[in-house]
Amino acid sequence: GNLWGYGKEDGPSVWHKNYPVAQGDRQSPIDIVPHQASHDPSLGPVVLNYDQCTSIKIANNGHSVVVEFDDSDDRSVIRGGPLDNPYRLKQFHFHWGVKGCHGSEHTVAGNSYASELHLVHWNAVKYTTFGEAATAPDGLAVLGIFLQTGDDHRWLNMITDALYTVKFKGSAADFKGFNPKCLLPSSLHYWTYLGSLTTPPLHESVIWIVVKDPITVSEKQLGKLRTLLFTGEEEDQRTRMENNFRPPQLLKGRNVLWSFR
Ligand SMILES: COCCCN1C=C(N)c2cc(S(N)(=O)=O)sc2S1(=O)=O
Ligand SMILES: [Zn+2]
Repeated sequence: GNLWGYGKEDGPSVWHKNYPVAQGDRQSPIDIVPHQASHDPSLGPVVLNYDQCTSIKIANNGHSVVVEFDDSDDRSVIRGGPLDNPYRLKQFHFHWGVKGCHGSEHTVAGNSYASELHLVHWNAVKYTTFGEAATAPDGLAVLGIFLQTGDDHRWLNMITDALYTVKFKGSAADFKGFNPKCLLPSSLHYWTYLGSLTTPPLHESVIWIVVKDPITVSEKQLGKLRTLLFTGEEEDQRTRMENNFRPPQLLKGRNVLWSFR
């Protein structure tokens, strides 16, 4: 059986039973209230060096679809902004709803987007392994990108066309040469705050960098994400992968900073 999920019996409202940190002081996601955020003039731009970036494989981990990268060197890093070191790209994945306007994890003044892309990076300067970084207070940096519905996103098709290869939980396939730079909006103005993984084990190890401007994808492309299954090939009960997002958590006195003018 699965330890946790997004259903009524195993969803976000009961995660605290197996993962007490779910009720901690720096949980994610949050509702970002722009006029309550503070401008920090010392916050510079976020810089992505994804040029040598190459994906390795695509996988269905039973909670989302994940594209994994070779993080054995500093070929794909994020730096600047709130970060004191370069952080290495490890994987990216998505969260989405069942239709239209719900599906993102972070919200902005109470408004949800249809989906949210998370690019997960780790601090390989201070920590030796990803696992060690994933439990350290400054171990991970996740870049969050909102997805709104509209026209087809030309490059997202490379991912949605590969989803049939990872329909079932536990499936994986080669997925080489994809550079996620093509999934970013033109402006990287962002909000930043100290938070956590938004799925169990919910470690409070993430410096969140949430980009203000969304990218646009089509309802058809989002629909392809929903053809994935939470369940494995061997299970007779097929459950469509949808609404795999955690709702906003209490801010508990944290400061949200913003960079843009
Ligand atoms: C040993 O590592 C512990 C597991 C860490 N990871 C598992 C997640 N559930 C997870 C969630 C993430 S999210 N939704 O906050 O970006 S990133 C991420 S992850 O960094 O890939
Ligand atoms: Zn995520």
